[in-house]
Amino acid sequence: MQNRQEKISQVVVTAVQMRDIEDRIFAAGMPVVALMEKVAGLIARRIQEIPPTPLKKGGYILSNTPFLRGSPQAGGSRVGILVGPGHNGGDALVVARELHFRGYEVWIYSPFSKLKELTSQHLQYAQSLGIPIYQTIEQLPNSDLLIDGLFGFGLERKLTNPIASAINQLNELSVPIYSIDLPSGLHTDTGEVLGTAIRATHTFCLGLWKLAFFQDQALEYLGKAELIDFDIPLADVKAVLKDAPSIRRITPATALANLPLPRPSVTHKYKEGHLLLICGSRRYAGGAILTGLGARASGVGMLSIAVPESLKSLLVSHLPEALIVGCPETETGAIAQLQLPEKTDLSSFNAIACGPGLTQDATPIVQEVIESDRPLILDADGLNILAQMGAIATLKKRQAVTVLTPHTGEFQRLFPDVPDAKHDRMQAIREAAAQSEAIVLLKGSRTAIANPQGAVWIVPESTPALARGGSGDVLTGLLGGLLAQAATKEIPIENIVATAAWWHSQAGILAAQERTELGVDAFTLTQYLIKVLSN
Ligand SMILES: NC(=O)C1=CN([C@@H]2O[C@H](COP(=O)(O)OP(=O)(O)OC[C@H]3O[C@@H](n4cnc5c(N)ncnc54)[C@H](O)[C@@H]3O)[C@@H](O)[C@H]2O)[C@@H](O)CC1
Ligand SMILES: Nc1ncnc2c1ncn2[C@@H]1O[C@H](COP(=O)(O)OP(=O)(O)O)[C@@H](O)[C@H]1O
Ligand SMILES: [K+]
Repeated sequence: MQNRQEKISQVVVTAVQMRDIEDRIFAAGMPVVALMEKVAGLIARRIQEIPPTPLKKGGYILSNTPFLRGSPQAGGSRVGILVGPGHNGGDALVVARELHFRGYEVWIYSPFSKLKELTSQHLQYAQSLGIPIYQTIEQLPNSDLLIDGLFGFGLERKLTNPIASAINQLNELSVPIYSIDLPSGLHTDTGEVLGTAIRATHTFCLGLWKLAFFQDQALEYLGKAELIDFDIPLADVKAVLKDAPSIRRITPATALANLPLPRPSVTHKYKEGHLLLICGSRRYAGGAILTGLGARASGVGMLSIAVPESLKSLLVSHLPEALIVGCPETETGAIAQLQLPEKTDLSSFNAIACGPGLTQDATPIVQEVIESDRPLILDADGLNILAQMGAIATLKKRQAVTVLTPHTGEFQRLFPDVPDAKHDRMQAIREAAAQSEAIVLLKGSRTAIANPQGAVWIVPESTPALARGGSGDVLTGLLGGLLAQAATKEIPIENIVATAAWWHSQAGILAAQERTELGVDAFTLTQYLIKVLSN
């Protein structure tokens, strides 16, 4: 049985779903005012606990945030509270009051003339306590920290002046900003910047993770994100999400549960999966090695790698355990024909991963594997060739499962008629998966996976250290190896795909911790995969 915290940490909601969940809580009798006290009390406590973070711009440390930890000394931390018209502003005002009583030097920026009732009451009380309140940006005194309570998930339209220009000026101040619920100005679902948005150093996401936290376009604005769990009953979450296809964050517990561990004591290599990799060309030899090393880390029982004949000895030297199948090649050095060993055909394999480094000259090979009845992963040139064949019509004819692993450019070539993946990645992959009946993994800063039924997995953390040539090849091999091992087990394929993506990201994070973000070349990445599990 998963505990509550694990379940809550998997949930991802839209603004509408969050509103419906809150409405149920209020309808059941929880007073709005009590919930605001509870939520803001938790935020105020977290603000006091967070160790001072050095403020960075472009990787350079600009200043140290003075002590915010515990009670500030006299004349110590000055905190500016940015208050919007809705309950996000109400939360901020409760935080203002709490910090005031804890001895912080607090001031309030409240630029809106019309406030919601509860927010207005809190502002009135703050004023009675003698907390200075300013309406215009020009009046604001200096501060060591800003708390952003301008807008939460109630933001409905594009920000305009004067608030838009105020946000731009606040962003320029070189002061850390902690956002309540989400950085003001971001669309809660798409993560789109609505005019302009607060660039937070830290964001306290309230109650349940909102979709924006996993959209690439929002990442620069979120800073370090954390969930403030305010005890939303699981029954209310379930009641609201029941009919909607789920969007879930993949957590370590889920990912680890999907791995083929422990191995049964009585087994043999063919029971632990047989993967066929089809990759490489004279021009792109390294991609085949990296894909092979990714597959090696998966623990797959048997690994066969089909490459052009001229690459065979190179592959053998890097992957002595693998069966390297040298194939006849075209004049350009691409695989011309799949020449599998005697008594072997494509049905001998539990899974096939095809694409890295093939070049477009290997088109007949890609056609052949697509026509097979084997679980198939297509990546890189495999995807470019599929795009030319017409992805949706071609994939619909397949009997077995197909997993596509495009980056944004490949995605657009595959699915030119699906709405722009740059605008709303989750929606785009859902449509692509539904139309093609394939599992679609869209690579990016936050990789996301959709199945044809509309369920989505999100990899919640990663590192830009992975933005290097060849790291995608490693993922393809790793995923292929896990898929081959899963063939005999009853684990949904999308869970395997999400697990591979999580593992890949974690290896990047671990390698970057030890070697900096510059030290994670694709080969090094392969060496950290097993360390993720053994740590
Ligand atoms: N009330 C409570 O007890 C709780 C409050 N929470 C907080 O409440 C927030 C949601 O509160 P609200 O629904 O009041 O919404 P917000 O506080 O996010 O903002 C909505 C207000 O802004 C106005 N507005 C929207 N777009 C605008 C624009 N472009 N320019 C100017 N004004 C604009 C709306 O008319 C409305 O008055 C959450 O994000 C969270 O911070 C919850 O998280 C927890 C429970
Ligand atoms: N900014 C980033 N943050 C996290 N991961 C990233 C980032 N940029 C790229 N990646 C990851 O690196 C890999 C790159 O794969 P891909 O684009 O196929 O490159 P290649 O073909 O060179 O291997 C993907 O897994 C992607 O998710
Ligand atoms: K906010």
